[in-house]
Amino acid sequence: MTANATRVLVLNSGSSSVKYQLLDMADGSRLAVGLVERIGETISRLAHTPLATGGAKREREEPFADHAAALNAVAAELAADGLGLDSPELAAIGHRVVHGGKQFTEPTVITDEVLAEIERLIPVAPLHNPANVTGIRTAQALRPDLPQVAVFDTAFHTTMPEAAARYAIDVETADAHRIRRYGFHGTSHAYVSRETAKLLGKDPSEVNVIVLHLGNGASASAVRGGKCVDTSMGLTPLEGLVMGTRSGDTDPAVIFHLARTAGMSVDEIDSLLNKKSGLIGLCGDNDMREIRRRIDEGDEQAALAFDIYVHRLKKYIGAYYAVLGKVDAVAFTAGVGENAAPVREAAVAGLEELGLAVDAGLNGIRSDAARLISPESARVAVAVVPTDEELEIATQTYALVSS
Ligand SMILES: Nc1ncnc2c1ncn2[C@@H]1O[C@H](COP(=O)(O)OP(=O)(O)O)[C@@H](O)[C@H]1O
Ligand SMILES: CC(=O)OP(=O)(O)O
Ligand SMILES: [Mg+2]
Repeated sequence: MTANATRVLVLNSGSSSVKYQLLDMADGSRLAVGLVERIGETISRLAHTPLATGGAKREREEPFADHAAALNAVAAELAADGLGLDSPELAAIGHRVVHGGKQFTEPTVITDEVLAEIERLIPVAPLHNPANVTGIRTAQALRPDLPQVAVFDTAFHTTMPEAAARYAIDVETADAHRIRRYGFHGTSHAYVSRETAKLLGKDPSEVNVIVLHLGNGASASAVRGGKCVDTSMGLTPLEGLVMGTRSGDTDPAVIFHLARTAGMSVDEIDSLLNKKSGLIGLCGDNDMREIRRRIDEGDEQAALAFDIYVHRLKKYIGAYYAVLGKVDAVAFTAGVGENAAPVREAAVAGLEELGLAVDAGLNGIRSDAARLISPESARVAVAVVPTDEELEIATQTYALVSS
């Protein structure tokens, strides 16, 4: 790596999307950001904004058959702005990898062995890890000489005690099939819990925080003194909170029941719980903006979906309050957490005895900054703390390659 190689390209490959950012770690500035959606569908959409040149957002629709095609198109967009992957200023490419099992506790330079291990974990992250692997292979083909770093969603959660990480199922079976709670969105939980401590003017080691990451996928975590002690997602990102299209917690017997009485196959049930449940299954919409709009028009189905979403969220706040014993802050983050004031208000309503409350005026203010929304007198701080998984991945990637 040359001394002036300070740029990091971050690739966040989801099941049908790629989010990317090119950052300059000399000053943390963003040179380009973009998103490819609906990969594999008849029409995919690419949106690219070259911030470095001050250029406008460019959008185009065309079919990208797979993540490799999408990433090659992203590379071409970057090259068109003079920000191509061939730049000597590029120090590394950082990849979000969703499942790192128990073994990956730190960001890791990707070797053939590391890539083989990520592939070995595909059965426990079937929606996410295949896309991550394709992203890595495509980036390697474009710049074989450059360090590629994997930053794992699971890493932050590897500090969980066994009591939280183990399911109460036969130990031999569980161990043989690596069945345990891994947890996801760890990069966000780590970043947001640290930023929350900063907002309180404290060191992360001094505070206990409940982080509520509410995006399309959603998860809660209990963080004691900067370390994760419990989280709501489990073996896969299906467990826990109600999500955009995922059910979150259900009685596992729902699966046997559907197999036996509805004659559904395992794959059909998998698809039902991962893609046709959660908010979209409850009311036909997975976007909280649309659900709020329908509620304002008196739509009862949307109102019930909202209530189920919030009820689950409140249960996890209570559960993690009990796990932590003492809570300094509850932090809302990601698309819903950062933007949906009614979700924050409803999730905390009635928890005054726990020292939790939301100030309606503060909660209603729209802002991109980390901020407190609890009344000054409240025992526990309630905060909105925007997440930045890409910045965190870039920071960890750059720290690793420049050390
Ligand atoms: N202004 C808003 N008000 C309410 N909800 C919003 C708003 N903006 C985004 N959201 C919610 O955030 C979700 C996307 O969150 P995000 O964290 O970007 O998701 P992901 O990274 O998992 O794709 C949307 O589906 C929508 O429900
Ligand atoms: C792990 C996970 O659920 O990720 P996402 O929210 O990006 O789907
Ligand atoms: Mg997300």
